Amino acid sequence: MPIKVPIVDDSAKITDEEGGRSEINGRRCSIPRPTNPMVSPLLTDLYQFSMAYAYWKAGKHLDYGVFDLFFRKNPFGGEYTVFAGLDECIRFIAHFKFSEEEILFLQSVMPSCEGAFFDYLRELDCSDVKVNAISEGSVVFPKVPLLTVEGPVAAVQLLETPFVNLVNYASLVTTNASRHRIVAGKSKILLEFGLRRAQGPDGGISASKYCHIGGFDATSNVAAGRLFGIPLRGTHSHAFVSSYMNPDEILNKTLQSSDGSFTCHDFVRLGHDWLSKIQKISSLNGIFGETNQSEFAAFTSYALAFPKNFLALVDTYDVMRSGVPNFCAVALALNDLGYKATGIRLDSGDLAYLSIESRKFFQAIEKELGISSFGKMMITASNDLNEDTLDALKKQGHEVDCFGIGTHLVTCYGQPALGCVFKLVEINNKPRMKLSEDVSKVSIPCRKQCYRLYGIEGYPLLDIMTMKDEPAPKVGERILCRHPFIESKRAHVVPQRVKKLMDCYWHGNSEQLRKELPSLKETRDVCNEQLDQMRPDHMRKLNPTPYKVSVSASLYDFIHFLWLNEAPVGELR
Ligand SMILES: Nc1ncnc2c1ncn2[C@@H]1O[C@H](COP(=O)(O)OP(=O)(O)OP(=O)(O)O)[C@@H](O)[C@H]1O
Ligand SMILES: O=P(O)(O)OC[C@H]1O[C@H](OP(=O)(O)OP(=O)(O)O)[C@H](O)[C@@H]1O
Ligand SMILES: O=C(O)c1cccnc1
Ligand SMILES: [Mg+2]
Repeated sequence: MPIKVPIVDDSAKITDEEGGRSEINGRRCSIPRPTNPMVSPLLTDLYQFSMAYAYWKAGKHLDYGVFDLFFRKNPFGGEYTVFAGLDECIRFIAHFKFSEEEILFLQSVMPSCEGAFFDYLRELDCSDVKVNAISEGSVVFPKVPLLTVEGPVAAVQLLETPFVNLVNYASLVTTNASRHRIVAGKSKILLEFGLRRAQGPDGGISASKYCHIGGFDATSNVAAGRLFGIPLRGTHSHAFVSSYMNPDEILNKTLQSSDGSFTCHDFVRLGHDWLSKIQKISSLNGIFGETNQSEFAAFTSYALAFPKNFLALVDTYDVMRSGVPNFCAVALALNDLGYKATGIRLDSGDLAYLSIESRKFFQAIEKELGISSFGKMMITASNDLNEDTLDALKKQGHEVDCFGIGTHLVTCYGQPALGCVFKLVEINNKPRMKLSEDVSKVSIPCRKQCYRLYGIEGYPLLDIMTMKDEPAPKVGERILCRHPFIESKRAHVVPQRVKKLMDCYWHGNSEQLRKELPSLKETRDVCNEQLDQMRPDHMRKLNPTPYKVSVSASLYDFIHFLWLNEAPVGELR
């Protein structure tokens, strides 16, 4: 039965008493705490503290470092990714502060480090850190920085692991959800049912949040409904159906009509009468005989509890010989009392075939009994669904209105990690570059500006990274866009629209210099709009066209100059 709750502003839910907003360094912080209280400065790899100590020992900890967070390859064999997790990263740095217990613990695990290092950590916060980022929910591509984090090198180094952790799964599962949405089509309702199969409680909560951003309409996860204001929806399980033995178990059989004008004193009997009547409908003749009476009892009992939202799981015994006729009998009894049943859920068997047969059954009842819109009864399907089964169902033709998807969606069965990385690109204004035999692993140096250039048809043509001080590409002005590493790959582009991709989301203590964090709904809208804007061939499932990511001519020259400078020349003998 669908339970609708109003969408609430997620930030409004988190109150001071619940550990939401707080004072930090005597300053009131307007940014809520991370959703998961486990997200604290210790949620990092030991080597970040080892490096921080070595920087500190060398007097280098305040050197100014610039790091890019990016990924190298789109997931799920696709050619796009949806960026998510920014909101949680900003919440994390807004409240970045070690407690005395955390300092003592660190001291115990790093006994060889001088005491003054821990005094430095005691004072440390992110008031000297700056974060530029692409807006959450955006469609993004390999190599383009999702976030650029700059500030004292030791402080920013400590952020690597939590930032990568907060972005990786968030972006992966949002992308997965968006792919399910694209295959299902906009007209279908998508429900996230993954909590029981998610990787632990945080996996479950994160999945619900990010699947909603990626295009799912609602979740079964009640905690996520409360935390984020995501609409909650749910049906019932096989256990409820099989817990009934027969209709005599139903003791209170009364049900008031929807307008309160009369009371039916034996709703079980009314349902039975309808069951006998529909058995005689000529166009249904032969489809079913005796239905399972324990299932009939369960449905009747559920309808008595939820007469306004009656939805039944019809596959416990036999969908067409029992579940659907039992459902219809109870739905018709409700109709007599002025209630409109919601529909059925199918959770096994051939979902295309069963949805079509169920629809025919509903339509036959509508036609024979003249009950308007009975044929439009909502059909929900679940059971190990994924992108491929949604695609197969679409190709076969089906009558499902709503899909409930769990395991494959939230575990990201198709690909378990995105592989985001956090690389140093500049130190004290000097560009740095990580070299690799594998050209896809070479990082792009310098603090950069990133733009999306749009063509005549309104689609994004490519993303371009420029040096920080280069003028921005201009509408109508031809610009040379180069593949960062392959000399022969280049194109002239005359953009019809230029979009600057990054904004400042954290500027130390300055509230004025940073962009407000959007609400969950705004982020969901960004995602939806950006997915709609993409050229369909980049988004298709089979052999999608790669989207081009390029650099300006100046940045290209600089990368290659630096590369030659940094790479040792081999000597052959
Ligand atoms: N028409 C269809 N085309 C392609 N795949 C389908 C179709 N109908 C169902 N599926 C998928 O086929 C798989 C069937 O799985 P399985 O054999 O475990 O289910 P079942 O036997 O129907 O159910 P259960 O074991 O729960 O009774 C599921 O992943 C389901 O999503
Ligand atoms: O299949 P998923 O995409 O994960 O969707 C969630 C599943 O969880 C529920 O049952 P559960 O799987 O717990 O039991 P069942 O397999 O016996 O139906 C539900 O009936 C779905 O089948
Ligand atoms: O409400 C449902 O139908 C539901 C919820 C979680 C998992 N499977 C089904
Ligand atoms: Mg199952």
